[in-house]
Amino acid sequence: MSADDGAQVSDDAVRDDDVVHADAALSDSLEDSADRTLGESAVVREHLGEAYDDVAGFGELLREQGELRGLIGPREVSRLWERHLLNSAAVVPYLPETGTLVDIGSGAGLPGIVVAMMRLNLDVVLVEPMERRTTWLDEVVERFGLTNVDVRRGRAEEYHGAFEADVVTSRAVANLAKLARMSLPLLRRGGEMVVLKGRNVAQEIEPARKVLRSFKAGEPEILLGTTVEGVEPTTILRLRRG
Ligand SMILES: C[S@@+](CC[C@H](N)C(=O)[O-])C[C@H]1O[C@@H](n2cnc3c(N)ncnc32)[C@H](O)[C@@H]1O
Repeated sequence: MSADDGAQVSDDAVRDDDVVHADAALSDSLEDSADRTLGESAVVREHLGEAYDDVAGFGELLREQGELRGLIGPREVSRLWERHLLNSAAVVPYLPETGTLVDIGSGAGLPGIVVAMMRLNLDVVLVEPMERRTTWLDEVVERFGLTNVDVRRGRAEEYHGAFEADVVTSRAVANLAKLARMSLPLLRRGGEMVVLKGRNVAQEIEPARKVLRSFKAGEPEILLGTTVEGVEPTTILRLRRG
C-alpha cells in the first residue's frame, strides 16, 4: 500500500465519520420537526385544553435551554412532546382537583410543572436536591406565574413528616421499593403515590413488598396513562398509604 493509499483510507474514514454525524443530525432534525408538528396539532391542543399555551411555552423554554443547562439529555430535545410533556400530562387524570401534591425529583419539572399548569387549584410542591434544577424551576414558576407551586431544594427524605400530602408523584427517580420509602412518609393516611413508570413496573412490586407492608400500603394498581393517538401510552402505578 502506498502513502497515497494510506491517505485515501484515512480520508475515507473521515468521510464515513462525517456521514454518520450527518445522518444522526438529519435524524434528530426530522424527529425534532415531527415533534414540533405533534405539539402544534389540534389533537394535542384539545388534549391539554386551557393549559395548552403554558405547557407549550414551557416546552419551548426547555427546547431552548434544557440541554445547555444540563436539565435534559441532548437526545431528548427532539422528542419533548412525545416523551416528556405528553407523558407527564398522562398522570393528570389520576390526580385530584384540589389538595396538596408533592412531586419528588422534579428535575426539569417533569411531571411537576406540567401537572401544576393543568391543575391550577392543586397546591404543588416540587422537591429537588440539585441547585441548578431548583434555580430553573424557580424561573419557570415566575415566568408562568404559577402561584400554586412551591419549589423546595432537598432530598425527599429531608421532608419526611413535613407534609401530609394527598398525593406524591414522581417520574424516573428510583425503583418502587426505594421510591415507596421516599414517598410514603410524605403522605397523609389514605393519600396516594401516583408514579409514572416504565412498562416493566410489575417486576418492581415483589421486591417492594416488605416496605409496602411496613407502611400498611394497599395493593399497587397498574394503570394506563392515556395520551393522544400516535403517542405510546404510559404506565402509571398507584398505591394508597394505609
Ligand atoms: C432521572 S431524574 C428525573 C427527573 C424528572 N422527574 C424527569 O422525569 O425528567 C431524577 C431526579 O431525581 C432527583 N433525586 C435524586 N435523589 C432524590 C431524592 N432522594 N429526593 C428527591 N429527588 C431526588 C435528581 O436530582 C434528579 O433531578
